[in-house]
Amino acid sequence: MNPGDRIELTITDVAHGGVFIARHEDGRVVFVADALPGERVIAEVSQVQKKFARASVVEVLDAAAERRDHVWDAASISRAPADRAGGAEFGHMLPADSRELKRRVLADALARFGGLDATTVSALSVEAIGDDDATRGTGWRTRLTLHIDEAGNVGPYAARSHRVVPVDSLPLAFADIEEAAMHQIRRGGTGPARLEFVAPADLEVRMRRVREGKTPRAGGTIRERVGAREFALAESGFWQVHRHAAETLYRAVAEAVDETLLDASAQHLDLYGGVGLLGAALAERIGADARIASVEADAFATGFAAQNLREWSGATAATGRVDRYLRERLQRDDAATRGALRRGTVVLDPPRSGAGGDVVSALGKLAPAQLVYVACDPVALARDTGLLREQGYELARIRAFDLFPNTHHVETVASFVRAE
Ligand SMILES: C[S@@+](CC[C@H](N)C(=O)[O-])C[C@H]1O[C@@H](n2cnc3c(N)ncnc32)[C@H](O)[C@@H]1O
Repeated sequence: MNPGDRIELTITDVAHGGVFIARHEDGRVVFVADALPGERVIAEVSQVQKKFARASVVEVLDAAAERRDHVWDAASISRAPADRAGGAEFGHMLPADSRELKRRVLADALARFGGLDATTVSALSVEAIGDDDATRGTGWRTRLTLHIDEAGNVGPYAARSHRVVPVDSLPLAFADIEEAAMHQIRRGGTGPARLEFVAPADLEVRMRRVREGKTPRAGGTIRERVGAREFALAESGFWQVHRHAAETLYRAVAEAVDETLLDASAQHLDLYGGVGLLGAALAERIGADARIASVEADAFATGFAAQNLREWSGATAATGRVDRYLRERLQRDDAATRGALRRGTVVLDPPRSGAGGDVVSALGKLAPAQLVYVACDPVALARDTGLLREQGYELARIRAFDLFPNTHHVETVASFVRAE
């Protein structure tokens, strides 16, 4: 098997990362893009390694019942694999069917890396958001990045590549972003650079041009809303992408907290806190006297977190890496503070790589009463679940949300409590 070969494959399952599994007659596992379990396909090989290969469907011989016309033609198998737009790798099925695939990936990861039993994982489901089923998972992105290549072409990157490809629509984007971004695509630009679009709750769509390789400046302040609550943040700052994501996670975190383990006088933590979205969800559950420390590496974000959490006089926002922050607390805190942390609740929302061994082992030493873990990567969550279990925590509840329709991504909110 060589790159460029076209091979016939039978797809057996979905894998982590938005690809599907087949086995080639030479014994290699092939990770196939744009397929569905049960299908027989012709796939074009893009990469060959010793034990596995990568390929993309170019023709479907026997289609699965779930296959639909792609929600975004620019990402579909009507284009050559190298020309397919990225970011909609599950757009060739309905959102409900993609949720079932996401559920399987999450359940499999939790069983395999988290050591959870079949009964716990079989009860999992991935919840649909708002009217996403009615819109077929379109119009949800409030953040979008396009790229400008050296020739001045503007567009998204092709899947698994850094090549700009032409598109005549951007269906996953919020309507105002699609309009602004399509205008830029038609105009062309001067590259290499990227265009970052943001549709904040309080303003028209904003666009920033960032030269490739440069760190963007923070930009102006924007405001996002969750119910009646407002959050200030930098234009370039992290905010949940789906138009209902912040509200969904805010509620889910509040609901994930076990009331019987919530001690209003304890010290609570909001780790990887950004501008304090989930810290506010926890603080609101605790009440006006909540003592909560939000910890975040980005100094711009913690500045806003201090502002967004100011109604709780016991709230603080610290700038720093979570691993260092926890290590320092373990060295520095006196017995009374350690006791207050031990009675506390910790919310953590790490980046895609997860919290990892150092953070989980520090959490094990701090031993808070409960943890609410918000995860955007199933395998990282599953690994950290395994590590948390080694530290004496058990998974008490878990919910998953389809906050990235038509992609393979899934967001999970998991509650952990100390095992008896
Ligand atoms: C998934 S975001 C969550 C932000 C926030 N909880 C929210 O919902 O808006 C992860 C955040 O972790 C921050 N971050 C990444 N690695 C970090 C680290 N090692 N220590 C502290 N913060 C980190 C990022 O800057 C980002 O703001």
